[in-house]
Amino acid sequence: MSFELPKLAFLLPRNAEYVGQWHTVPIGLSRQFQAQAESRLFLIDAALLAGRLPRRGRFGHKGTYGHALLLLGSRGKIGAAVLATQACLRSGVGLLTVRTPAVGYDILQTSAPEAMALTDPAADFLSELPELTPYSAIGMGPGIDKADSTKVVLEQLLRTAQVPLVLDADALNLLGANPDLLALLPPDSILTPHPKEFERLSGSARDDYHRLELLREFCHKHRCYTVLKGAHTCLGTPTGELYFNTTGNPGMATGGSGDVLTGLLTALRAQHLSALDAALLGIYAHGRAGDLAARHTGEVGLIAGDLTRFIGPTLQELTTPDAF
Ligand SMILES: NC(=O)C1=CN([C@@H]2O[C@H](COP(=O)(O)OP(=O)(O)OC[C@H]3O[C@@H](n4cnc5c(N)ncnc54)[C@H](O)[C@@H]3O)[C@@H](O)[C@H]2O)[C@@H](O)CC1
Ligand SMILES: Nc1ncnc2c1ncn2[C@@H]1O[C@H](COP(=O)(O)OP(=O)(O)O)[C@@H](O)[C@H]1O
Ligand SMILES: [Mg+2]
Repeated sequence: MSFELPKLAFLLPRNAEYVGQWHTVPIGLSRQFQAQAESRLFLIDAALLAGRLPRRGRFGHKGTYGHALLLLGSRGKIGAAVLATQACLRSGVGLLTVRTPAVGYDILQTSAPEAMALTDPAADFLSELPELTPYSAIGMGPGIDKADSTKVVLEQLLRTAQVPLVLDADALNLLGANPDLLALLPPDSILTPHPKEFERLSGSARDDYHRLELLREFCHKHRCYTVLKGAHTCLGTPTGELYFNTTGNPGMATGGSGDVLTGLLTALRAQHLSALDAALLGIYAHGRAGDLAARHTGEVGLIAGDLTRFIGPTLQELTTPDAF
């Protein structure tokens, strides 16, 4: 989203203080909680996330941490598949299977050998939904394109999935172009549009504030969690809360950053976190990984693959706050 910081301050509850930097809103914690609860506007910061990411148990095994399925890629956009795959693997999932069109098989097996590859019968686009029983969460979208055959896969997924869904990119654009599919959306799905994708889903907004109203309405109507991505990513919930992220930097304005978020969120949902906890943790960790990456690369040199390297330390930081 592109609203300026001083304007964003008006979104804060009336009795909250705002001095300059959105990242350092200096409000007493108890007052902040009380004010935010009244207005249903929240900041996603470390305090909000405390205790939401369980420690890994000493006797955990790969079966403990879920099995994610990612439906990804088309000819020319297997890079998006690789980025989402690597992010998912770095986010604690026990097992990951990735379904791509045949063109993606060698690339994925080489670039992410930790993931199992499942090849669609079609060469260039997803055309068939695989058997879904083994999986604890499913992500679909990065790089998939909008082929008719892929629309059929999405529709079958919406009709048959019994596990949490994360939808991004052309999965969202297909929903926007076929609004009847929105009625099939399973409750508590997470959608991750950028403003252009959100416009295709819910119509154009007069301004940034109107877009937030549309976000509230959309989440309520479709009983979903929607991550409206941008410099200040905002999570809308089915019950009307809006959560604004405090991490991330302009270095993340680079192709593939959003694909990384899809992998991260799918991994957290596969590990049986609630939609709200997964979305809050995923949004914050994604931005924080970007901030850590930028310390090494600078914002200008940051590429999406750098984000995946810092997801692990970020999630560790959230799990054990005093370890860093
Ligand atoms: N290496 C790869 O294979 C890559 C594949 N990608 C895939 O390419 C497909 C197309 O995605 P795109 O999002 O590029 O295409 P879209 O045409 O959906 O959206 C791009 C446009 O959205 C607008 N937009 C985006 N963020 C905005 C913001 N914060 N504020 C205002 N406007 C904003 C801008 O006008 C931008 O040009 C997706 O499937 C994606 O996953 C991209 O992720 C790039 C990398
Ligand atoms: N200026 C910025 N500050 C912080 N985060 C940003 C900025 N620009 C983009 N991002 C983040 O990068 C990601 C871009 O996602 P998306 O537009 O879907 O990219 P892609 O489809 O190329 O992967 C989003 O998570 C967004 O919040
Ligand atoms: Mg995207």
